[in-house]
Amino acid sequence: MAKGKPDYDNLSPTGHRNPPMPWFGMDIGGTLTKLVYFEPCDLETANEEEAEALTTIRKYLTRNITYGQTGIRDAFLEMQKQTIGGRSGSLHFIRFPTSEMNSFIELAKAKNFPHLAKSICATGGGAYKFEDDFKHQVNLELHKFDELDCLIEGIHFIDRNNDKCECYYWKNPGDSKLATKEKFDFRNPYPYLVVNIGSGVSILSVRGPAEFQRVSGTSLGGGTFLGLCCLLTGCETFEEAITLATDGDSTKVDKLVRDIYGGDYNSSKIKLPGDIVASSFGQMNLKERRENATPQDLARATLVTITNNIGSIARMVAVREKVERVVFVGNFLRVNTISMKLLAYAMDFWSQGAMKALFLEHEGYFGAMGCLMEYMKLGQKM
Ligand SMILES: Nc1ncnc2c1ncn2[C@@H]1O[C@H](COP(=O)(O)OP(=O)(O)OP(=O)(O)O)[C@@H](O)[C@H]1O
Ligand SMILES: CC(C)(CO)[C@@H](O)C(=O)NCCC(=O)O
Repeated sequence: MAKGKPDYDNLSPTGHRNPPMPWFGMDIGGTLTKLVYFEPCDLETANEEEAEALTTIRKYLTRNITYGQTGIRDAFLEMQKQTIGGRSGSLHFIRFPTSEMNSFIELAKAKNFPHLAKSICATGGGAYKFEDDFKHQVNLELHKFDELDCLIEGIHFIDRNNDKCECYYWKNPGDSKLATKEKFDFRNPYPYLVVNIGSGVSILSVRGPAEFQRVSGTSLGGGTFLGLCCLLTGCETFEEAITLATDGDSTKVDKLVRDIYGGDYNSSKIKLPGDIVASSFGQMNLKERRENATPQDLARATLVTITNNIGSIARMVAVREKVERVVFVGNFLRVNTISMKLLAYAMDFWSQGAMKALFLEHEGYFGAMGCLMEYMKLGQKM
C-alpha cells in the first residue's frame, strides 16, 4: 500500500473488515468454470496498488477475458449498482471450459496474478482438484468452500439484489405460440427444492436461508446430454447441440404411447395420453427408422430424454419432501428454452397443477456468487 494512504480494502462504512481486493468468486465445475467479479466504481478512493490491480483486471474484462480461446463474459447478466462490503460497483459474470484450466493457470502466471491477489476463493470439485496446481505453479492459495453452501447463498443473494427480477416461470409452457416468460415473486421462498443441472444433477431441499440438505441426485445430467449428442450427431459444442435439437422432432426417435396403443391408453384405471413418450429412443431398434432419423431428431430426442428424466426425479423428490416450488438452475438451462418449457409443462401436468417449476436468470452462476460472498466473510477473520 502506498505510504500515508488509508487502507480502503479493510475499511467498510458498515464497520466490517473487508478482505483484500480484487474480489472474485470462482466455481470450478466438471464442465465449466464460472467466475463472479465485483468491480468497484469508486476507483478514485482506492489506494495506488489497489487502483493498479483493478485497472489491470478491468482491461481483461473489456477485452472479453479470453482465458484460452473460449472465455466469455456474459455481459447481459451484469448487475450494476451493487453494494458489497460497503462499496458500490458492478458484478461481472464470466465463464470458460474447465478443460482450459491449465491455460488459465498459465495466464495467471504470465500476468503475475499473485502480485494482484494473494489468495482466491474457489468452490466446485475443481477447487480440490486444482488446488496444488494453483499453489505450486502460481503461488496462489485457494480458500475452498462447499459448492452447495455457495449455491444456496448465491441464489439468495442474487434473488434479493437483482432489481430486474431474478425469478420467473413459464406460462402456457405446452403451447409454443402462447408460452410466455413471467416474473415470479420469490421473497417468501421456503420450503423449496433446488435442482442444479450441471454436468450431473444435485437436488436440494431448502427450508431456510442456510438450512438445506442434498436429498437426491442423478448422473444423467447436462454432461450426459452433451456427451450423447456429440456421439450421436457428431456435433462439437453445447450451442450446436441445442441448435440441432431446436430443428428436430423427437417423435421420430422415441416410441410414444400412441405408437403402442394406436391412441390414448384409456382404461377404467389408467389414463395416459397418446402423445407422451412410452419409451425414449424406442424406435431406434428398427434399421429403417434409424435411417430416417436426422441428427436434429437425435439431438431433440436426447434433450427430451434427459430433461424428462430429471423432471420426473424432481417431481418424486418434491412429493417426498412435501414442497410445491421447484427451482431449476445450472448451465444445462443456458439458451435452452426447450428444456425449461418441458420441465414447466411436466411439473404442472403430472402434479395436476400442484407444483410449480421456477427458473432464475443467472442460471449457472450462483455457486460462484456464493463463493464471492464467502470471500467477503473471510475479511472478518483476517
Ligand atoms: N458453453 C458450454 N459449454 C459446455 N457446456 C455447456 C455450455 N453451456 C451450457 N452447457 C451445459 O451446462 C452443463 C454444465 O453446467 P454447469 O456449469 O452448471 O455444471 P458444472 O459445474 O460444470 O458441473 P458439476 O456441478 O456437475 O461439476 C454442461 O454439461 C452442458 O450441458
Ligand atoms: C458430483 C457433483 C456434486 C459435482 O458438482 C454433481 O455432478 C452431481 O451431483 N452429480 C450426480 C451424482 C449423483 O447423485 O448421482
